[in-house]
Amino acid sequence: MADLWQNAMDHAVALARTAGAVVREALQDERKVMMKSSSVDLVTQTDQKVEQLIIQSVKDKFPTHRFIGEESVAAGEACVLTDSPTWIIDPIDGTTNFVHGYPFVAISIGFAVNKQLEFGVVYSCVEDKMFTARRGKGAFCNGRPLQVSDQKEISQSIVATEFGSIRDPETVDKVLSSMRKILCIPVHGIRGAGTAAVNMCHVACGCVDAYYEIGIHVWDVAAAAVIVSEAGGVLMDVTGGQLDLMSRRVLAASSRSIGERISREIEAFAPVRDDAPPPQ
Ligand SMILES: O=P(O)(O)OC(CO)CO
Ligand SMILES: [Mg+2]
Ligand SMILES: [Mg+2]
Repeated sequence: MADLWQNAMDHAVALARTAGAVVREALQDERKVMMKSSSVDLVTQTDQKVEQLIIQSVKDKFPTHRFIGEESVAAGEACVLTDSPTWIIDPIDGTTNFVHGYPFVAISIGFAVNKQLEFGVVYSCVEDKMFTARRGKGAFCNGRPLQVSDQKEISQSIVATEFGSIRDPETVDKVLSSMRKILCIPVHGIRGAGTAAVNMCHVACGCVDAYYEIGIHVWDVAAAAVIVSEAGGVLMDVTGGQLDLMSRRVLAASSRSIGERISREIEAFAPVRDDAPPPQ
């Protein structure tokens, strides 16, 4: 049987490539930075332009589909995942990197139907790496198959994480305490690319063995979640329970045992959910 969503996936790949060219071009110019929820939660006109470009093109081709887009939600759109075909878009994952010219910047496009993720496209546009995965059909980078690492020994692992953009001292203490405990296992090292989507693609590639973060959003992880699981990895909540895409918490690992071992060291906290009703 023909794959029902292959057309949509082909369109997502083409759009990610076009969007990536826009982002690369914008890296040559001065970038005007605006703030969202805080002085470390940044947005630029390129984020907004790229999201509009993607959404308009999808609307023209698939008029009944719905959207969850980072900058649309920031502008007041609801962040609700229904059973309808839904595109989950982060126009620039790694805006802080983009602002500073730090070379990990990705366009992330996930697609869900009946609340199940069907495909994910992450284009790391400075490196020109196109990560793709269709549910049940494997994960690829520039067409080459991806496989997570077979590392089973936590003390020989590299773990990716980020400091995040929630900077009240109590939260920062929890973030640092988790990192401290993981460092002291000890693991080989802790890394962070500055984009959740690329960190997860690094799990899929096998160059890191796990990635976790609290404070990310559904648009940061939806696309890369398909890429990790199709590369043979596992996704879970930071407590080791089931992943909840709207919870703003994710742990991706090369195996359940590595994931659960890391989850034991994480001081979990619960940011306001992505699907929480807006404050009155
Ligand atoms: O750069 P963005 O899209 O704000 O995303 C951050 C996390 O929220 C990096 O993954
Ligand atoms: Mg993001
Ligand atoms: Mg973004």
